[in-house]
Amino acid sequence: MPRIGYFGPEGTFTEQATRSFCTDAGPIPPDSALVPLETIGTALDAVRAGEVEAACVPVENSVEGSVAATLDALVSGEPLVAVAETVLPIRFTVLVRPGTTAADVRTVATHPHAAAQVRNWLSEHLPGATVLPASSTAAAAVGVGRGEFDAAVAAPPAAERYPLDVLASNIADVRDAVTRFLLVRRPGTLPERTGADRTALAAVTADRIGALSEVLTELAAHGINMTRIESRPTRNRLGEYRFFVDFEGHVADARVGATLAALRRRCTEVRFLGSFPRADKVPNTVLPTNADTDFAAAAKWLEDVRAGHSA
Ligand SMILES: O=C(O)C(=O)C[C@]1(C(=O)O)C=C[C@@H](O)C=C1
Repeated sequence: MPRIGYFGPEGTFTEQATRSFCTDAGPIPPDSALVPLETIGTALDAVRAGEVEAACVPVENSVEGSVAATLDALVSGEPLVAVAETVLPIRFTVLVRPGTTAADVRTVATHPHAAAQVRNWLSEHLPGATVLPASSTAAAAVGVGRGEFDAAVAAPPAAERYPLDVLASNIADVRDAVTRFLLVRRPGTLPERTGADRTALAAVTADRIGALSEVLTELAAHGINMTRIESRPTRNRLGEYRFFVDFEGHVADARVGATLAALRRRCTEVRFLGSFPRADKVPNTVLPTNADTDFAAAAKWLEDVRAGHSA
């Protein structure tokens, strides 16, 4: 039975995302054992150590942006690649110990990304409460049960996992907020191309004028649509950044392969973070002259020129 880790403890949105992968046609066999892990770092390190075959982690939210802990953990240590993604709508539930009223709430705990998504609701409905960080929304619920906090902003499933009462539900400052999650494992057989794929990479550019524009130019020159770019310090020196770039296509596509090879030449460091089907199934745009057939025809012509058969 495969073991699949996730950013826990039980009752997080990430657990919900992990379960959405557990289908007959999905990337996780339905009979998998799901293993909650306390932090994003420990979840990904468990994959590296072979304690779990894969792990699910949050990567970006439509309100608060990227989950920095995930980006940093993806590039620190042995390589890991994403093989699937899913996107969940995010609405929160406020959990309290039985008998607690809103007037009793002096402290509210939750994951920082969650706090950012309910900031207005909290200031309106729990104005006297201090908002405290927890490692995850479910960790906040565990803390409420232990008497460490008066309330937790949690995922709806947490209400069934922990002996707490629901003080409020269906909460979100931005009603259509979503979070994207990745299923990550050690490098191996790549997911099949679907024609609606995403590739992710992390690149450290050389410290020279125009270095980042060279990266963007390679993408544009190969007709590739970038869907996200984010910078994170490399932690080596002030001012040195690693760029996390997501774009349309699969590494098996000729245009994507040519781009990755060019970035490998131009950047001081490039880490492939996976090619996988887009959760929204939006087909990749392939501009004229950038299809695999175009690359094959050009390679054949070049081969003939080098062999003296053509010019
Ligand atoms: O704490 C959780 O429940 C998580 O799954 C983490 C997380 C996140 O990192 O964004 C996931 C979805 C929500 O945006 C809030 C928190």
